[in-house]
Formats: sequence, structure tokens, C-alpha cells
Amino acid sequence: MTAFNPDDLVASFKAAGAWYNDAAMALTPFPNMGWGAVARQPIKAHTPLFHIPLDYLLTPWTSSLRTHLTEAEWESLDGGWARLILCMMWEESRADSKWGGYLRNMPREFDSPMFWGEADRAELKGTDIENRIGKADAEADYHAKLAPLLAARADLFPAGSEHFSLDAYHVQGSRILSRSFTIPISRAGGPVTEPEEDEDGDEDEEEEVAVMIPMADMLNAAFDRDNARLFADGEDDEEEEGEGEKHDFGEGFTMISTKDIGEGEQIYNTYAAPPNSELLRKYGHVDNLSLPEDVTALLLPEELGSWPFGNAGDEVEIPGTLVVEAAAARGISDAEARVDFWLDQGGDDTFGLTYSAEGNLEPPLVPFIRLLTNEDDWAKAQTKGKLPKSTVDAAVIDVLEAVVRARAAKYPQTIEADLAVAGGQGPLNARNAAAVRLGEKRILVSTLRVLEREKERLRGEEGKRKAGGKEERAAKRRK
Ligand SMILES: C[S@@+](CC[C@H](N)C(=O)[O-])C[C@H]1O[C@@H](n2cnc3c(N)ncnc32)[C@H](O)[C@@H]1O
Repeated sequence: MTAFNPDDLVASFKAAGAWYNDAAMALTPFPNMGWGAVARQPIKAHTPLFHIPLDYLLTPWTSSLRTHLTEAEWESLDGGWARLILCMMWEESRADSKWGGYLRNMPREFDSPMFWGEADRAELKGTDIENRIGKADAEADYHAKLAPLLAARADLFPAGSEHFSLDAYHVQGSRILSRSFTIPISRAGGPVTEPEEDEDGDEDEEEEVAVMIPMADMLNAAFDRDNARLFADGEDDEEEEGEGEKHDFGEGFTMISTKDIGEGEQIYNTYAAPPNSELLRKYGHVDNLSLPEDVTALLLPEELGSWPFGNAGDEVEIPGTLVVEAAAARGISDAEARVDFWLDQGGDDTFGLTYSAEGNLEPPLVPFIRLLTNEDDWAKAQTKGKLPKSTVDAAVIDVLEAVVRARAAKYPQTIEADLAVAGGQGPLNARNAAAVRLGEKRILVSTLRVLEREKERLRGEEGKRKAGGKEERAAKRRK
């Protein structure tokens, strides 16, 4: 296995006709992040850092593999990532590939749960990723889609070659998971189709596909730290106008600073701020940053412990089935019809809770619970086709409380235990799993407290209403 060689990567990048701003940036290792990009000098916002021409994106339509396959063989790979994976395998197997320098500098090992042993994976019990690791699905895809083609075309894919093994499939898949970009299919060299109109006359958005973009995938990311972003040429001209730095790159993608960056600072892209569960699943790392005050304000000292770190963008998912179960336990009728109505209206079947004092008591969760629990709302839904408003009442609180408690009961460990592991010095996988559990549980316990406050508020309002009623009756008696 060859080690990552930044000079080789940059040289092959330039040799492929891409542009790289040597004066502004360099590739360098960062503690616990692998390699990343650093500012070699102060960089103004809107400065182009590198540009990749369209023909250097690695996609099923730029790779030469397609020209060697029959139409039927090509079509047999349609759907999911099988096509892109095979193209990456193919390009990596060829000594003369345009992407040789790019692919030989890609990681082969990953910290994502896909590569964890049983014992480590058990640490994810109860979390949102417990059943989402996808290793079995990937294997099934390999056997169903790739294996027949590999066997039929031994002229292209030599039998027994390490490049086309199941292990190689997992490696390429994980590279896509942690490093790909999603772009419109026509920009990837794929078919240009006329946008179709749906029933409402809205134009369908163009299909988007995952592609590999050399160099753009060398940037790390962390919650709220992004200071650069990848722009399609012409996407945002204003952003591209660096001071005195006008470049006519032609068609492709340009990484551009979005903020002023100090010399020696890391240049971060954004991965769209996913919660730690998704970060771990896709990228093999979690964000353990100082939690901001609006988050720590929601937590008790024992939930922060001596480790007030985490991901402010964390989330915990509530499956719709859990909500229906809690509502059903309170004796609702027509549960199935209510859920069908919700789904027909485009409602989600899972609901995300976040760090938020009020945000978790808003749509879509509250209207969904009202649809299940409130007879007037259900009648209105049936007669007028209307979804309920987002008004919190005692039934909503009651169901939500049961749901949050049921969700929290899925983890075997306590918050105290998670704090000790996440903030400890133990093995990386165990620490990462504990950080995911901790973030999710912190959101759940803080949601329970928000519900307590809501109960108080409703009790107060009820008290006032009763007191108002008494006074009114007394006044009437006096008349
Ligand atoms: C798009 S690549 C970035 C380049 C990568 N660091 C490398 O050495 O090739 C994404 C990977 O970088 C690492 N990474 C990115 N941001 C990170 C962060 N905030 N903390 C830890 N690792 C990070 C993770 O391993 C992730 O899978």
C-alpha cells in the first residue's frame, strides 16, 4: 500500500488540466483528521483555490469503461452506485488511467462502522445508525449486479484481480460515501433530458448523481467552520469574483473561499452539517466541538459532565411507528387511515428531534400527533383534506412524552457511562459510538424538560381559565 503523497496528487491534478492555487493553499496533515488544506497566506473571501474541468470529474460518463461495454451490460449496472464503483475499479486497474494519480492517493482504510467488528458495532445499539450501516446491502449489490458482469467479461476484468473483489467494492463504496459530490447528471456527462412537468405544472428537477471530484475531496469539514465551497461555473458569479482574481476557467467546478481565511488556518468545506450519527456512518468521524451556549443552556450539569463537547447540529430520529404505537396505546381509532392520509399528503414517516427549546414542538411532529389524537382534526382532515395546525395540547404532550421515553429506552448505557467513554482515552470506535449515543440522549432528555415546561404552561392557562370562569359566575350571581 502506498502512503498518501500530496506532491504526486497535486502534480497529477495539474497534468490533467486542472488549476491549483499554489500561492494560497497547501495540503497538510491535521491531528485526527487525516490530510486537509491549509492557507499558506491570508486568503480573501471569493478567492478561487482550485478548478476542476468537467472532463476530469470521475463519473460513469467520463470513465472509458462505457466504451468497452455493450448497451445491455451498461444498463445492467443502472441504479445506485454500482456503475460508479465499477468505473472506479476499472480506472484503478489501468496503468494509463487519467485518474491514476488521484486514485492511488485515495484512502483504502476507513473508520466508518462498515468496517467495524461485531463488538464495536454493538456499541451503536439504540442509535439512529444501528440498522443503517448497509454492509449486507452492499454485498447483495455486488453479487447481483457486478459479479455476473465480471464473470462474463473476463477480458476486461481479470478473474481473481484484487481490483474487482468484494473488498475492493467496499473500499470504492466507502470512498464514494465519504468523498463524492452530488451534481446534475448532465454536468457529469450523462444524458441531457428535457425537464418534464408534473401534474401541477412544476418542472421536474434534473436527476442528480454522485461523482468523484479530485482535490475537492481533500477538504475536511466541521460544524459551522466552513470557509470554502465548491461552485459550478456560472452558479454564482458574485462569489467567484475574487478581488483582482478573475479567471476564465471554462466549464467545471471551482473551490472558492467564502470567508477571509487567516494564514495557517484550515480550509474547510461543508458536508451540510449532518448529525454525528450520519458523520460516523458516512465519514467515520464525529464532531466533538465545544457546545455553544444555546445548547448547553438546555442541559443539566450531569448531562454535560466534564465533557461539554459534541455536535450542535445533532439530531435523533423518531420513527413514525413509535408515535403511532404511543397514540394507539391511548385508544385512538382509524390509526391506519390517519397514517395513510398523512403519507398521502406528503408527510414524513420519521421525525427529527434537535437541540431546540421550542423547535421540537413544531411541524411536522405536532400536526402528525394531532391528526392521530384529535377527533376534530381528524374529521376536518377527512371532510376538508386539511392537515392539523401545530397547537400543542395535553394529548400532544402526553403522546410525545411517551414517544421520547420509548426512544430513550433503546440504549443499554446511561448518559454517565457515555460521558466517561466519549471523553476518555479508550479506542476510537468506542469513543465515536459513545459520542453518537450521548448526542442523541442529550436531545431526548432536553426534549423531556421542554415538555415539562409545556405541561406547566398548559396547567397555568387551565388555572387561569377556571379562575376566570369562577369570577364570571360570581359576577353573574352578584347581578
Ligand atoms: C472528504 S475527505 C477529506 C480528506 C481526508 N482528511 C483525507 O485525508 O483524505 C473526508 C474524510 O476526512 C476526515 N475528516 C473530515 N473532517 C473531519 C473532522 N472534522 N474530524 C475528523 N476527521 C475528519 C474523515 O476521515 C472523512 O471521512
